Order: sequence, then C-alpha cells, then structure tokens
Amino acid sequence: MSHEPSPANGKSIKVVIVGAGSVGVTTAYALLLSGLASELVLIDIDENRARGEATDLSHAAHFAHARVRVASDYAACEGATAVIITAGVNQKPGQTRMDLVKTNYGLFEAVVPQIAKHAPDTILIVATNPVDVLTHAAYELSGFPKERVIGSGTAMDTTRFRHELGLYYGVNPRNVHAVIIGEHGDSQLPVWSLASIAGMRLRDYCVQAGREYDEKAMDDVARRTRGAAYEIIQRKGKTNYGVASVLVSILEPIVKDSDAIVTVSRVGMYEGVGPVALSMPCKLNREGAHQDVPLLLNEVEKEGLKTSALGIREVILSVKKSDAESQS
Ligand SMILES: NC(=O)C1=CN([C@@H]2O[C@H](COP(=O)(O)OP(=O)(O)OC[C@H]3O[C@@H](n4cnc5c(N)ncnc54)[C@H](O)[C@@H]3O)[C@@H](O)[C@H]2O)C=CC1
Ligand SMILES: CC(=O)C(=O)O
Repeated sequence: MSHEPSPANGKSIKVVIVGAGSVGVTTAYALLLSGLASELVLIDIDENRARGEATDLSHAAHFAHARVRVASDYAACEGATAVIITAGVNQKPGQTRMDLVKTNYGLFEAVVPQIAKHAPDTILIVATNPVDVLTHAAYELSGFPKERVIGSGTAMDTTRFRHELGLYYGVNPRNVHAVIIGEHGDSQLPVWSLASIAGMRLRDYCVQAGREYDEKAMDDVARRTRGAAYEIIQRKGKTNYGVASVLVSILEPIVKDSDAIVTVSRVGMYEGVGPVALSMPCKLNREGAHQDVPLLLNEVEKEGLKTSALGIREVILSVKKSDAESQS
C-alpha cells in the first residue's frame, strides 16, 4: 500500500508558503484542513523554525492526506499552483500597515524574482503588509500578468464588515452582501449604496423589518471594521486566524476554477490616478483574478475610491524613489 498522500480533488495541487511565521503557518494549517492542496511547501529565511513548523504540520497532515515539507531553495516553487507570500515584519501596536513598507518592499525585491524564475506560471497571492503596495511591487518584480498577482486586500475587511453587520442586524453574515473596497488599510471604503440583506438594500430591509436605519450605528460598524486589526494587535500582538481563512477562500476558487467573486487586490487603471493595486470585487478562477464588471458606485463612493487609490499610489512612488536613491 502506498504511503503517498492522495492528491486533492484527484489533482496534484502544490502550494508554497513563503514566510513560516504566524500568518504563514496558520494558513498552512487552514489549508491542510481544507483538503485543497496535496503538497505544501514552507520557505522561510529562518530555516530552523520552518523545519520545526513543517514537522509539526506534517503530523497534522497525517489526517489530511497532504504532504508538508520545508525548502531552503526557491527551486521548490517549480510546478506550484500558487505561491502565498506571508513573509515580512508585522505591525507593532499603534503602527499602520504603511509603516512597514520600507522593510517589506526590500524583502519583496529579494524574494519575488526568485519565485518568478522557478514558477513562471504560478499565481502569486500576497498577504504581507502593506498588501496593496506589495501586490503592486510583486506585479512589477515578477513580470506576471495582472491576473496572476493577487493581494488578499479587503477580502479580510469585507469579512469583518459582514460579520459586524450580521451582528448588528441579527442575521447570519453569509446573508449580508456588502463589500469594502480600496486600500486594505486606513482609507478603505465601505460601499453602503450596495449593501444588502436578503436582496434588499439596508434602508429597505429596515423598512420591511420595522426598524429605523441608524446612520450612527452604521458609522460605528465601519469604524470597528477599519479598526479591527489595530484592536486585535493591541490585545494579542498580531492577527492570524482571520487572514488564514481569507487566504484559503482566495485559493479555493483558483484551485476549483469556480469563478467565485471575492474582493481582492489587483493592479488596475484608475482614472486620474494611473496604475495601482487596490481591492475591487474580482472573479477568481484558475487563471487568476479578473475585474470583469465595474462596481456601480455613487459619486461620493467614486471620490472615496479615488482618494484611497491616490494614497496607495503615493506610497508606491515614494518607496520606489527612496529605493532607487539608496541604490545609486
Ligand atoms: N493581509 C492581511 O490581512 C494580513 C497581513 N499580515 C501581514 O503578514 C506579514 C507576516 O505577519 P506574521 O506572520 O504575523 O509575522 P511573523 O513575524 O510571525 O512571520 C514573518 C516570517 O517571515 C519570515 N521572513 C522574514 N524575511 C524573510 C525572507 N527574506 N524570506 C523568507 N522569509 C522571511 C520570518 O523569518 C518570519 O518567520 C506582516 O507583514 C503582516 O502585517 C498579517 C495579518 C493579516
Ligand atoms: C494585520 C492586518 O492587516 C489585518 O489583520 O487586517
């Protein structure tokens, strides 16, 4: 009898996680439990730590029909369906995601070309912060088409938003349709004009449910969504479970080629801004992320999106400028 793990869904799906820290290994564990991958490879600059994590995870893999291994060389990315990048410094209490840009941009310059060299057909999924700036960097450094460089973006904030709305209205978050777009960060934008429950816009839902639409309560929902990571980091020093599940939810439609719509970050052209990676609802399938249908936004939301895009673009330009200056 073979001791080889059974391939996921009858196919051999290899996923590489670069960065075997808190987000990386929580994602690895969530992926193992999902059964989406038949092979997981961990790469970390701290090889000893990665080896310990891989051994521990391989004991969990015993129950999940997948193989977990550690690699010290990016050649291990060859043949990967997706490479998830979670390597990099995280926020200390009070820091913004943008505060991490200099260190993590340098890391991407070292890592992304190596992934692209060994896995030219893979899909890159970026979680490292600031995720939009680094998704943009990964796109430029890899030379991959836009579709194949995806940031976890506001998939995380959208999950938190639906969670908060579900709590407030007393319905399951799965029945709340609402998205956060723009930056995975402080300039993120809740799309109130399209938020709905049971197919009804929130104001209509309130009329039908015989309750008042409370503007102040909605502002609180948006504030809690935007501030969730800060609060968690203040309390426990990091966030890991939410993002791990979000990364699995991004990988799933890629592996299953299912055309699911998920709000992820991807490079696009924005009027009056230029090319910039930010989050919009995208169709995900085995070829990557596609922004096929522009979101119907009102004028205020269009302005908010532009402000968010300009903020990300400014950081992209400034980190590239200071990087070029330090190399000259
Ligand atoms: N997009 C999102 O929603 C979220 C993003 N994050 C971000 O994910 C990143 C990782 O966070 P944590 O896992 O908590 O940090 P961590 O410190 O636990 O792990 C980072 C790992 O990266 C490794 N690393 C550093 N340089 C490397 C290199 N050149 N090559 C390979 N590995 C390298 C470290 O050795 C460490 O194991 C941070 O930037 C954080 O802000 C965290 C939570 C949510
Ligand atoms: C840390 C981070 O980006 C988050 O949990 O949203």
